[in-house]
Amino acid sequence: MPVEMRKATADPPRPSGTLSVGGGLEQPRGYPGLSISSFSPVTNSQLYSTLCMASNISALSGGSLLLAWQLKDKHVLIVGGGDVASGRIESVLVADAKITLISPRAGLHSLTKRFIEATDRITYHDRVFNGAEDLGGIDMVLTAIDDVEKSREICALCRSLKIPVNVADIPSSCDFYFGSQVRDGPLQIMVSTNGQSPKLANIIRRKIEESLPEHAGEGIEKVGILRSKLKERAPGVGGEVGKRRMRWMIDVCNSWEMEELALLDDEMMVKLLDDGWEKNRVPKLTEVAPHARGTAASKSDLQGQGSPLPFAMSIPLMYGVITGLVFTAGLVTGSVRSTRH
Ligand SMILES: C[C@@]1(CC(=O)O)C2=NC(=C\c3[nH]c(c(CCC(=O)O)c3CC(=O)O)Cc3[nH]c(c(CC(=O)O)c3CCC(=O)O)/C=C3\N/C(=C\2)[C@@H](CCC(=O)O)[C@]3(C)CC(=O)O)/[C@H]1CCC(=O)O
Ligand SMILES: NC(=O)c1ccc[n+]([C@@H]2O[C@H](COP(=O)([O-])OP(=O)(O)OC[C@H]3O[C@@H](n4cnc5c(N)ncnc54)[C@H](O)[C@@H]3O)[C@@H](O)[C@H]2O)c1
Repeated sequence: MPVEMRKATADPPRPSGTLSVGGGLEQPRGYPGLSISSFSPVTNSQLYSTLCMASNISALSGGSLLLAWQLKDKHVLIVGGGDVASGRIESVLVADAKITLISPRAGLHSLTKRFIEATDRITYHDRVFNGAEDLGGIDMVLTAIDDVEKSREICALCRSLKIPVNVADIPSSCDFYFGSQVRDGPLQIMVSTNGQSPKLANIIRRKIEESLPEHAGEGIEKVGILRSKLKERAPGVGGEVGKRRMRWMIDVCNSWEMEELALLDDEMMVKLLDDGWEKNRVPKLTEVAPHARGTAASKSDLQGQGSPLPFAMSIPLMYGVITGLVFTAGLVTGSVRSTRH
């Protein structure tokens, strides 16, 4: 997709991804959100503290389900071709879906026209929506038209056919909402205010974008390749090998900086697996690529000779240090008190 096709405010276009959406709920009750990802001690403690903070579990409501919807090769119908529809087209193309676009040519936004010209992934119909006959074989419907009655009618049809639908101008007619998106290669972040303030979602998204580590997209991409190579070397689903793979990947991600991960090439990955995975340790960047210069305060440098301190060992050590400090403070206070007496 040519860069000049993007709106000034849009994120850089990416070859593939998923559609980030939040499920629509008309009257959010203000629950901030709970995200769970497995196998992380941090995540489990976040979950624990979230549950502790909630005065009772019935307070877990009023949000929407945040997912990365896999649309590859699915059929998405977009009704309308104006400004909002052009953004929908971009979001859906990035998720590798096939688009049917229905909208009279006269009302097409210039960006929509250029999308239609630039890709054969859009089947365009120069006309208005015709009814149920337009919904055959469709997996998802997005409407962005300036006709509220027609929007409601399309929504009712979709719901009767159990096709998920988003109606840009009527939140109660949405089965899911769009959000403000950050995309950097495989990294996808969606900011949602659950329909409360799209403009604030946009503003918060920009702040998040500014605070992201450099090379995050490349780093994630390289880790994706490393994980595939590891799975080839140590195949199998679940079981002991699965646990060991996950532990090692967690250690690699914890001990290498993002910029270091982004530097990984095929040769370095093989060395990392040979000297790391096979020997049950995590070598530093400089071991894997002797001529590469690690970042100034690389996590792996700070952690000394290769292998990072396992989480399980770092807790007793931390307790040891704290106990030591408390003990020393106690001695000092005690000696101060005893000198006063
Ligand atoms: C995030 C973003 C994604 C996207 O659309 O791709 C998005 N709206 C964006 C921008 C934006 N939309 C509007 C303004 C004008 C200022 C303002 O009203 O705030 C601006 C700001 C601007 O244009 O700068 C007007 C507006 N929006 C909706 C209505 C109907 C209504 O609320 O009744 C009205 C007319 C209200 C009226 O008539 O008064 C409804 C929805 N808009 C949503 C998403 C969903 C909730 C998302 C959430 O809150 O989490 C939801 C519910 C349905 C949906 O669209 O899926 C995108 C920012 C992308 C970016 O980052 O640049
Ligand atoms: N959700 C959001 O983020 C958001 C943001 C701004 C505006 N809106 C709302 O979304 C709607 C669309 O906004 P826009 O700026 O893209 O409008 P627009 O006027 O630029 O575009 C409307 C498009 O719909 C087409 N259309 C109208 N009736 C149709 C029909 N029956 N079948 C097929 N195509 C039809 C028109 O030809 C035109 O291409 C408006 O109601 C607007 O208030 C939503």
